[in-house]
Amino acid sequence: MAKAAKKITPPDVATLTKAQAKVEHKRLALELENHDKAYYQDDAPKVSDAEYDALRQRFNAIEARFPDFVTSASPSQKIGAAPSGKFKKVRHAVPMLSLDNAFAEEDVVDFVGRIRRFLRLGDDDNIDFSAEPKIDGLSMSLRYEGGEFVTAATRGDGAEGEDVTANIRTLEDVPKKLKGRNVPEICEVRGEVYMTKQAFLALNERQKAAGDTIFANPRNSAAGSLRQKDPSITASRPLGFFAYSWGEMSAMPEATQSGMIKWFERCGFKTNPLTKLCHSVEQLIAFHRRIEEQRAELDYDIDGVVYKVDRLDWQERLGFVSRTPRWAIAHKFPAERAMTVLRDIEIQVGRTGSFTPVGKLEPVGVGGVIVQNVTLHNEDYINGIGGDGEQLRDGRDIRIGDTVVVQRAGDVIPQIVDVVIEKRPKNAKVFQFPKKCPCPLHTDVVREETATGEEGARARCTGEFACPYQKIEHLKLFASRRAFDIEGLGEKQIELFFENGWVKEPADIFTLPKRNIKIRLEEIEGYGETSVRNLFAAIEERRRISLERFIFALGMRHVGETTALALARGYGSWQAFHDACLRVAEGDEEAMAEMDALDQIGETVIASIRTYFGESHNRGIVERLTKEVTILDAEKPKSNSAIAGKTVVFTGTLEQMTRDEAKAKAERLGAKVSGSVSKKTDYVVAGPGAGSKLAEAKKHGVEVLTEDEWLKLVGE
Ligand SMILES: NC(=O)c1ccc[n+]([C@@H]2O[C@H](COP(=O)([O-])OP(=O)(O)OC[C@H]3O[C@@H](n4cnc5c(N)ncnc54)[C@H](O)[C@@H]3O)[C@@H](O)[C@H]2O)c1
Ligand SMILES: [Zn+2]
Repeated sequence: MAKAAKKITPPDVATLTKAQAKVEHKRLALELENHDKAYYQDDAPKVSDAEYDALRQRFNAIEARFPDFVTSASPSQKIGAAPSGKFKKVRHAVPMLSLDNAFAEEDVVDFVGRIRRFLRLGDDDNIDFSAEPKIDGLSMSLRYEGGEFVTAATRGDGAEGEDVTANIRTLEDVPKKLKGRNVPEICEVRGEVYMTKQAFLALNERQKAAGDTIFANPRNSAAGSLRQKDPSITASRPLGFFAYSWGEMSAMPEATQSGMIKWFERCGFKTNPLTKLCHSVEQLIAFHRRIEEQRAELDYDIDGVVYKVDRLDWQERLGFVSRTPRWAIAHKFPAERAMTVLRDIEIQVGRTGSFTPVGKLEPVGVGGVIVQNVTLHNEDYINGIGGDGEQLRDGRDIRIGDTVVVQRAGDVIPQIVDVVIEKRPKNAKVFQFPKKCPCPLHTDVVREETATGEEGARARCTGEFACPYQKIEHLKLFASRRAFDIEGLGEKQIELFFENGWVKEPADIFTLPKRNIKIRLEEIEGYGETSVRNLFAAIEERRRISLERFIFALGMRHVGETTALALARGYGSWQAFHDACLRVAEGDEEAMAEMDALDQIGETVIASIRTYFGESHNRGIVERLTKEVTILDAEKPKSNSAIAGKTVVFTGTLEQMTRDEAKAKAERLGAKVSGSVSKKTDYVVAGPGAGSKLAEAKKHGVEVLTEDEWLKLVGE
């Protein structure tokens, strides 16, 4: 029996040394960046929103303690993710922002307090708030010119979104022409595109039957349905739209948020019927409670409520703090839970041979989604002795027949958060963890080593590349959205192709069209000529692949997307990376030291790369594969503007734009904006009232620009 691994809780941010904080800050930044990409670009999150929010809160705490870690590239300064290459880009005339979060009631009190202080209001002055459900969909900006619908754009990174006009045209809730007389010449109506829970479940049923992607939640399915190249697919999926905000307006028809919402209705939009005007903090909190009670019965997903200062002149005065308005906050709901019975435990063998026990539940609805499977992490977790940082309270173990509490937080994989011991039946069965792999090789199961060389909690098959389970799992990963993203080659298809012996390794996918499989494929049920043609076209389309996706797709142990991205950025090209791997495999000290010097890369990854490339079988797989595909070099930051790559400091008062605008502009053009002057500063832009920073600039011989000179430099 393995010793119980200690539960790993990261040290309090307040106790970190600056050097430790720096390392963690970097790691979290990369991790968040990766999650953002999966969530916003691929509509396929890898962690729950609650887990994501926890990472972000820790990240923010580090930046709050060490403000000099904040750069323009930090996830804390960014919104969403850059538009994907799939659609034409649209630049937003008024940026689309995010919202600050409140989790506890105190946060709401603080929020109102901050507003009071900012506006210098007395305790008796009343602030009205528009309280609105926070629809868990995707935000959309609809542009009307002369009352006619002209463009629809997603939020993207806030500054630039994707042009989804053709897709949005298919939505019934989006008027093609605004109703009423005297509508302003330019109106940008903003709001949320969403899918009802019912439509989401029905869509997933259809997707499952067709062997297509299953969506994790209604938000992802709405985003996935909308961001289709073929608008007729969007048209076939029922999407709704609630209006609640606006962008560019050539004239303002109303002076309050609540007035604007009524105006949207008059124009022909749907607005959320639960929206309410509140006059005090108590009313806001009561609203939050009431909506939370109704949450499960609503036919669309919400993840909280939003409070907005009602008076627009006050909104204007309050303005923004980097990516969020000061006049609004999202008050989130805690994760959703439900109780059910654990019927059985099954073992899944993963791509690297590791065993994941999966709990089979009596199906239960959690927040509008039917949950049937939960991850049980590993043997120690099931036995209640922790390991890998996972353990139920009071060291509770999990037995077949137990009543368990399941949690889903916009979840991909739901979790058991508690076992109801009082309800444990007498005949509840202790699960016997297998000693042999269920694969035909029937190899012994060993415990994986941890980074420190100790015996870990996860078990794995020792069959390595000979274990068919591992081969098949690797192929699934290889073709998945996160890796090669081959449409029409889902898990079911991989299984079919593998069982027929048509695809035994990744390179075989690309030679499929060349071989005589087409005829045999068409004999299989569900494969018409068109679907074979589509599949082959999808395969062709993926012959060009980014370096980070390629590295990730190899499926090396400990090389997830974050690590793959770090490796791709570190080496730049496949050639350079591959050479390094071969040298590492030979034990070349210099190559290992070079790899070790990269951000995010440590011993565990290097050891894994060494094992992988040390195996001639794997080298063969890679060699055959690289003959079939073109691997693109890693992306470099854009560098076509005069200030790209330069470091700029703003000081004093700017007269033609706000500091935030100036900063945003500089960053869009690829410059880094810093808060302090050093030798590395390239320009100091000084307005009236500039003080010590100007002196610093002179001391270091940094070029000083006036606001006009600056505007000229950036081409305005
Ligand atoms: N699981 C993951 O991997 C992952 C990754 C990235 C983000 N996320 C989740 O996404 C969220 C952060 O994303 P975000 O920056 O878009 O912020 P947000 O979703 O918390 O808030 C901003 C958004 O709220 C929406 N909204 C809905 N109703 C609204 C209303 N009445 N008024 C105003 N806005 C309304 C808008 O679309 C707006 O863009 C977090 O909840 C996070 O958990 C998860
Ligand atoms: Zn096996």
